[in-house]
Amino acid sequence: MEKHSIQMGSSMKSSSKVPVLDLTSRQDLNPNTSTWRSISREACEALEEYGCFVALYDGVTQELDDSIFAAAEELFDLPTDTKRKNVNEKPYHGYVGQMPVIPLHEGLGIDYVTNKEEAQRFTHLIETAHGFSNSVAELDRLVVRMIFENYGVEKHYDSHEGSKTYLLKFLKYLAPPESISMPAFPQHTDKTFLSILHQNGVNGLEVKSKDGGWISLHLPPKSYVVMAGDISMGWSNDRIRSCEHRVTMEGDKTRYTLGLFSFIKGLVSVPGELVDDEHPLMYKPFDNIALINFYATKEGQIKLKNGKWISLKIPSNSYVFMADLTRFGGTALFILVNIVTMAGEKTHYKLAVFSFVTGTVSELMDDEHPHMYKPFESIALIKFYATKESRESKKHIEMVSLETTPALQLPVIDFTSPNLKPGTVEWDSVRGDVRRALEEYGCFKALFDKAVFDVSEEAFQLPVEIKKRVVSKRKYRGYVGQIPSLPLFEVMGVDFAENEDKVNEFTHKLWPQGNGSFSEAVMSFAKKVSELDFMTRRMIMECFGVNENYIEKHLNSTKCLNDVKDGLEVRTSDDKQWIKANPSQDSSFIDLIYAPEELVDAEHPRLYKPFDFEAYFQFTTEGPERRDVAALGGYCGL
Ligand SMILES: O=C(O)CCC(=O)C(=O)O
Ligand SMILES: [Fe+2]
Repeated sequence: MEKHSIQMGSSMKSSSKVPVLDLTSRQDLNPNTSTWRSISREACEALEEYGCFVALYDGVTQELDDSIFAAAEELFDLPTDTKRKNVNEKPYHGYVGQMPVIPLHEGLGIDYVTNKEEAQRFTHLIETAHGFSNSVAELDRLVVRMIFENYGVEKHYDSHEGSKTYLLKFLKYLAPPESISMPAFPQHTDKTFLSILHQNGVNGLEVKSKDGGWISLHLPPKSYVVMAGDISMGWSNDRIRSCEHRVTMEGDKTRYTLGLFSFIKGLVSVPGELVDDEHPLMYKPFDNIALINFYATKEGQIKLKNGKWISLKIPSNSYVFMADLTRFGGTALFILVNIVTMAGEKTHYKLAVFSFVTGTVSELMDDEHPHMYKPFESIALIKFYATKESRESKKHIEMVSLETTPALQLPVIDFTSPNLKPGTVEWDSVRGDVRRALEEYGCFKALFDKAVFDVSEEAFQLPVEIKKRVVSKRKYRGYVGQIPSLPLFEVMGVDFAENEDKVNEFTHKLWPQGNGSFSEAVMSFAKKVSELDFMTRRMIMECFGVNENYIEKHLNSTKCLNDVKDGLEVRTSDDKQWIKANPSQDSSFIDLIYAPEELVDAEHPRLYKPFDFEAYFQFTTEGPERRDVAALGGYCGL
């Protein structure tokens, strides 16, 4: 029998190697042969030591292998809404994706996959999914049989097989931005008997060795990672180790994994043969699905540092705030998934959410941790930070999503009236609102034509690979998305949004076959927002008593009147809220920018030297610390 060892990843932390066992047909594996017995022993030793081993297996034909990965691509290319229809009442069995804490990851499960009727729901892909699962289930049964025989409990094998169900999961991991190394799936153990994982040649799986170091698996083709889950650990009375594992992505290739997960119906109990003086009984009979639900009840549970679990009742209009979710590992995922499932088809999770009144949970108070805070309203706390007395803390206001915080409303200003012309009473009134809003909040919500939102949605729904075709020579002007620190954020820029040729060029990148209504909507939107921009700038200058000459000159100093240089559309990807459109309208000046004399007096001495927009923009893109309000002072402060 050949023996290999898996290479470790470059700077990885463990010197251990996960064994590779040859389970291909050339071994002619048959019970009661010496090869069978020696491989069984090696398999169990590996499961005891690492919780896993790598099997070389040729039960899946090359053709089937090609089609299952093609099916994976096809499935994940479906629109998100379609994928979300794949729901399953068992946690983490249906669709998982678009999760802020693990932005690179998506998963789609087919439960009871070896049962053809159930699998039928996935119509034309089903032959493939079914064929693949059955071939991998052969491998699963082979290994399970080896385990049972090795531990001398083969008489329980048939009943064990009779109570087994399989879940096939398609898993997708995007390449991280700029190919940096990045966590793509947090550390966890599977709640399975065995999990068998097969990847598309892109590595990323890491398993934890007994010494606590991480071993990255560099897997050869035709290899399948056979991994023990919590159920086989319990069943074996702690002989087998449930494998702790995670996925870390680097490089520029998308990783697809197929996972065949086995679960046991009914109670699992430790065979009497596995209990002796050296191995006292560790577990009472337990239920596999109940165990999964224990980790993820419908309400969601959170494990406290003291080991206690508490249930959270989450009203449909509120959200849970969890600090540093990645620390919670797989359990946190379960919680999040439940929130998603509970909210129905829509994703309603948020990174930070402020429920209305916050009080300390009694489980969190004890002698060592006496009660520290009376119940407080979180919105009030945010407002407190945002008041004038604590202006330096004003950043807190940015943490609040506009839509989820009814108590903290941005001013809404109506620009829809056709009579909004300089010199009218209406104009003067809106002008006052604009000034107050800008002085108080630095921004406001403008009521405006909404037609473009639908088409933009259409553009953002496209697969990431296509969106990435939108590139721009200028920083941040093409497609930006899937950034770990900004998981909710995606943006696409259309340079020269009012110019028909440019817009068509942009549209063509996304829809090679063309999409006329998208181009038109972008152009008309750019034109409308440009009007809004001109009105607002005029209002601001009028408010400050700037003379008409200056106003005209200023308005005309954009590179091309009525020519929107950049159309930038930004939305939060969770609630489809458009934050701002065309933010760079105000920024395309030919001349140097210099505060007009009317704005300088004893109370407001001149603060900035004249500066050039393009140069300043360049300056702000050179370091992350240059994007806050202090940047302007740093660049041209007097
Ligand atoms: O993608 C992989 O290799 C691991 C997936 C995994 O751990 C899981 O789905 O439980
Ligand atoms: Fe796993």
